[in-house]
Amino acid sequence: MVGNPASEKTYWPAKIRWLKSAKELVYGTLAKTKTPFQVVAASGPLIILPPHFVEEIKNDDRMTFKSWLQKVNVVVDFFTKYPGFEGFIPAVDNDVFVSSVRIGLTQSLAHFVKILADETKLSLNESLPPSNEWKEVHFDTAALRIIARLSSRSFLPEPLCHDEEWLKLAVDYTIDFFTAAYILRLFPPILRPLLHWFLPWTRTLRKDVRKARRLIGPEIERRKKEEEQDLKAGRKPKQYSDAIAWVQQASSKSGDYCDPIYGQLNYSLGAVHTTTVTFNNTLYNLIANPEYIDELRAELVTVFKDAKGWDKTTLNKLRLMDSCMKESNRMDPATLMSISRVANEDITLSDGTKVPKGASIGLINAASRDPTIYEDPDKFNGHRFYDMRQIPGNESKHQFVTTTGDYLPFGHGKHACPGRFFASNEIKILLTHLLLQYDFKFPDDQGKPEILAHGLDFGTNPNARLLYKSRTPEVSLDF
Ligand code: HEM
Repeated sequence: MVGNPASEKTYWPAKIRWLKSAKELVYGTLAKTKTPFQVVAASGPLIILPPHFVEEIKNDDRMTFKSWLQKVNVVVDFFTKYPGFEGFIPAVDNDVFVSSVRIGLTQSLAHFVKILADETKLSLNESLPPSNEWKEVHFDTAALRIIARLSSRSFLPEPLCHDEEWLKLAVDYTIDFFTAAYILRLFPPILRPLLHWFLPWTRTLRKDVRKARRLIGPEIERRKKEEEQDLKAGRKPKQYSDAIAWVQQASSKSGDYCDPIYGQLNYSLGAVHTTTVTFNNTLYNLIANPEYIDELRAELVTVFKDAKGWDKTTLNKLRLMDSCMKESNRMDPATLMSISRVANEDITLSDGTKVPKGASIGLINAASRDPTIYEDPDKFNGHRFYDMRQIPGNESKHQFVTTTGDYLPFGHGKHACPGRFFASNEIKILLTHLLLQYDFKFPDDQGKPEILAHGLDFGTNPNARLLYKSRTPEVSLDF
């Protein structure tokens, strides 16, 4: 066991150290050994696999992402059996969340491009109102609100997606969820079944779920009645394209009942913070490397001056932007543990390492900073993937959403993130508006905002500030 001296009688000191300095512990050990090792993570013992195991495990059904969620849920972390934590049920108790994203959201991507562009415009007017002088904004907080609006506009119908209470909940539920889980974990398991009723953090979480039901419940009821009336009248029931409908469709297809309210909360848990962290890192890396901003603006002018409207083809033409997004994601991913698994049986890895049934496994995203794979890996090179795609035969490779063993921010293999295509569109549409409509700089007394680490995951930093000023776009984005 690395980083857990025998003199420590419990895991607690190691768990606390993990939250603060997991990256140093894991990368420090990986620099010395190429073999698997065990650490104490926030959720207990974790077998760390070096990156070269990726091809061996990426499609291995003897270890799955769902089992990992289930284990962390049942044993220590997520407590979906307690009221308030139900937002993870569609991912943990069945496959409804995964299949609703794979089928419903993915099939609707083209439909949402124009909708996302319109919502971005409204959202920026609200969160970054026009200013001819440099104006300071707590950018991570503003970005969470913007991404929550964009996601909600796709996952919920109007006017519900603009409801102030819902938008706040779409951001807060994730924070409230992980804070409550973290606090509850500090107490011995025997006390938790009683304690969760009284702690202020779990009470807040229960309030969140009640609020979600109060806000979304009437729409679900209305659709149910509408469907009954349509069927009675011999009409084909109206089809909806949002997360309420995708969850209901996935639920009836698999036969696993899933409350669409929990589905909606699961969408917020999976989509809002991950996308915000990825988007913020991209913008901050561009501000830190301003030579790319002019080049990106030139690309936008070329693409949008001939564009007939907002569609998938237009977004696909933004190749330098795609490359800059991917470069940022390579250097600063939302998590350094790209592949999380639990062994469903005893497994012997190719190097002889024995992984007992029930053990947690994390494959580390270290290839992205490996100089034998990426030249000058600590330097932000916005052209890196653009240049790779210029090589004949590679035009459709090395895109932001393409996962490989050397590019793992979305995982790789069977359980690679199915929401990445949506996140990619969202980030491109947002960056397009931001780069054309605003100039940005870091405040002199802060510089590039610090990224906040929680173990191997990264979160938004409420103290992160940016200065922005309006500019006149070279090309219109109104279609
Ligand atoms: C930039 C934003 C995002 C990042 C960085 C990200 C990252 C990840 C990662 C690392 C995994 C785990 C892969 C594994 O352990 O093998 C994952 C899984 C998943 N993500 Fe995302 N994600 C993002 C956005 C989204 C969005 C917007 C959605 C849906 C609305 C989503 C839905 C999912 C689902 C359903 C899974 C589980 C896949 C499975 O079990 O097969 N993600 N994501």
